[in-house]
Amino acid sequence: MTRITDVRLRRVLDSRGNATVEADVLTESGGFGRGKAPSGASTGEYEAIELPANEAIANAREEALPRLIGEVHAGNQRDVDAALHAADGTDDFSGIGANSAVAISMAAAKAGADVLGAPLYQHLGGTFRGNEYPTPLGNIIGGGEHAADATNIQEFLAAPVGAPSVEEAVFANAAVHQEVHDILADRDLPAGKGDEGAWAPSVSDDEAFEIMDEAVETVADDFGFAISFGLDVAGAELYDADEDGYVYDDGVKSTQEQIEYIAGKVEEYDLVYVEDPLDENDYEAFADLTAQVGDQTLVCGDDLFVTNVERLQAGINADAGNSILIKPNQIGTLTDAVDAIELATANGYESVVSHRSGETEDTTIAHLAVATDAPFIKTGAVGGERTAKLNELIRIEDNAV
Ligand SMILES: C=C(OP(=O)(O)O)C(=O)O
Ligand SMILES: [Mg+2]
Repeated sequence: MTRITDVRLRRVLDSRGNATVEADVLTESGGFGRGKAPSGASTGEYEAIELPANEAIANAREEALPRLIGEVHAGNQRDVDAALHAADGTDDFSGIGANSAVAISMAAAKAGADVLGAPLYQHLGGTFRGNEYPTPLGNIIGGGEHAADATNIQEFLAAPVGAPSVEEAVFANAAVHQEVHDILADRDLPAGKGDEGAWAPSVSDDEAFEIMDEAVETVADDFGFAISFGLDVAGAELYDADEDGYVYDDGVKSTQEQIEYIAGKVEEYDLVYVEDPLDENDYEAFADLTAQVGDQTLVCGDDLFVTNVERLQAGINADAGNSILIKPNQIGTLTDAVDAIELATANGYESVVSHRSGETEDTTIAHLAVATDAPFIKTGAVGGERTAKLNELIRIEDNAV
């Protein structure tokens, strides 16, 4: 029933106005699925390779379509994704492009769900999933590679950990975003927005910590439940091997100083989440920080693990971090992403399913988070390409998908 009868690929816009790959998958019985590839800016050194959209489409048409059309069933995700790997023939998707691969992988999953008449999360996760929802981490203030002349730390993320529902959590994050706008206005600090819709004021990281603290406290009082916050430091972007340290506007921190700095901020602000606090090659420093604060906060590897089971296994062996960011396009297929989640879960690591800074209106990651019981999802707070996922979570919770 779900045998693939056609795969159509086209170039569409992402949220930054760049070209990305959209895939349509059609099946024998009339099933249809559409997927779009997101794109990173602060990409990890070890991510699967994104090719220019035109090139990715041309290569996938030549290499992947003959292995998919008439050959595999969209409902059998492992077969679809194995065909994509076979078509690619490399270990980093540099043949057909991780952007073509992930768009097709997601489109096939949706076509499989369509034929079943089931929500995507249920097709991916099984019938007993759909009663637990991830807490959304909302990007509120940001800089780094996502905005010029703003904070050094890439993301300050609201974490409505006490929210009684996804809906309340999503609205709380939007309220924190609005509250930060008001605090910035009171302080006469003009701010545009970065790539993910976070405010990008020209303030020091210390001031951003203070503003976040004030904003989450105000909104927590209004909403009546606990809201904490966390960070994506994007440490690999700050680390400079020539300087042998982390380069901030106010100076360079050695690795030891960086560990102490982050551990200090975890204590001071009760941070519940710290992503990529250290460089993507430094498992040892990750392990040091995890030993210090891992019992009170999530120490999450994004550029460190790149959704890759081998890099995650190395982290598990080294006790580096206690959670993993899951970005399907970092590794190229849903099968690879789910394998990473399963390895994480088996080893007591939490999974945080994530968007990219360049996004589309695709909602697959909302379903993936519910399908895998991920405790957190990171997909912004405002902006159409971000609210596409957040609103889909509200619909999933409301049994309206
Ligand atoms: C979402 C992120 O940014 P990008 O997509 O630019 O890697 C991140 O670093 O977690
Ligand atoms: Mg990150």
